[in-house]
Amino acid sequence: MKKVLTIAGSDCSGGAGIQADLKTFSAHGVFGMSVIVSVVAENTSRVIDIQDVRPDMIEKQIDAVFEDIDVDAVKIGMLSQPDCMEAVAGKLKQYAPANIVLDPVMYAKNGCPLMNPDAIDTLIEKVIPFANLLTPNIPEAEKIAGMSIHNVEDMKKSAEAIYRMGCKNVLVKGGHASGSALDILFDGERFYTFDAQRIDTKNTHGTGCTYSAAIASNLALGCSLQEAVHRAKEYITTAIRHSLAIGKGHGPTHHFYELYQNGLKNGAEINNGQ
Ligand SMILES: Nc1ncnc2c1ncn2[C@@H]1O[C@H](COP(=O)(O)OP(=O)(O)OP(=O)(O)O)[C@@H](O)[C@H]1O
Ligand SMILES: Cc1ncc(COP(=O)(O)O)c(N)n1
Repeated sequence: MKKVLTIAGSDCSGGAGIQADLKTFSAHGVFGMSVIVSVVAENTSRVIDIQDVRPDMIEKQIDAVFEDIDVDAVKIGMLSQPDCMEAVAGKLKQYAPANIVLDPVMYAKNGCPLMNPDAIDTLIEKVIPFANLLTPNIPEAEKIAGMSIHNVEDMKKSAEAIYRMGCKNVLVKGGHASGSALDILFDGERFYTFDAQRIDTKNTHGTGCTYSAAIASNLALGCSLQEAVHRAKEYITTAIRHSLAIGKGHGPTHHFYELYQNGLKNGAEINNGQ
């Protein structure tokens, strides 16, 4: 069985973070493992508080996994402070795992900050160079690339700027744009588009977490990057189409095992382009 590790924050309400990642891993038939970087007291409406795990404890969790188990892919989510980032970056250097997907989480869907804004330089200098794929949404791409994004051309320019920071591939996600849900992948040479119908729902808590965890799962399963993103786009679109009206705010995506295993029968049509 393929083994995939998430290094991220814990969402006690189960829709995002480590919890969304582990549900996504199970739906893909891979063995999920987790390193908790922050404990977040949050729900579908608000973030109440964040307690960061001590950097040495983050390192020990990563050691515990890697000294014992071969890891086929790593998904990295919420890293709230520079010292957490440095702890994770040091261990990525030490263990050099394959297939690192980095989702640079900055804000929860309800607008609460999950990353200290002063940590962005550390993210760029210390963590981004390890990523095989970086998956910013539009506000995150704006912050990392230091530019405004108003259209698809701007999404492409931001992807090029972020690529120059040392990650091997960039996927700028269009969940925050209007029109169809269009994502753009840049591999340093070409752009590839992944386009799906926008679903009219407020229940999108954890979409970015789910998407990056699905990409990491598909990479672990041996897909090429383009195929991994294509399949993950089907997965996230289906998970949003069947998202759950749980809680009073933005409800979570649905990790419907049968839907996925049955070839996404009720699922998504993804248009790929270059
Ligand atoms: N309403 C929607 N309908 C269809 N697809 C969507 C919708 N909202 C987001 N997506 C898709 O979901 C994926 C996640 O993108 P999004 O931009 O929402 O990430 P994110 O903002 O990082 O998520 P999160 O808020 O969980 O961190 C992308 O493929 C995006 O195109
Ligand atoms: C621990 C954790 N990680 C990530 C997110 C982002 O997800 P969303 O923007 O969908 O709330 C979150 N809310 N909580």
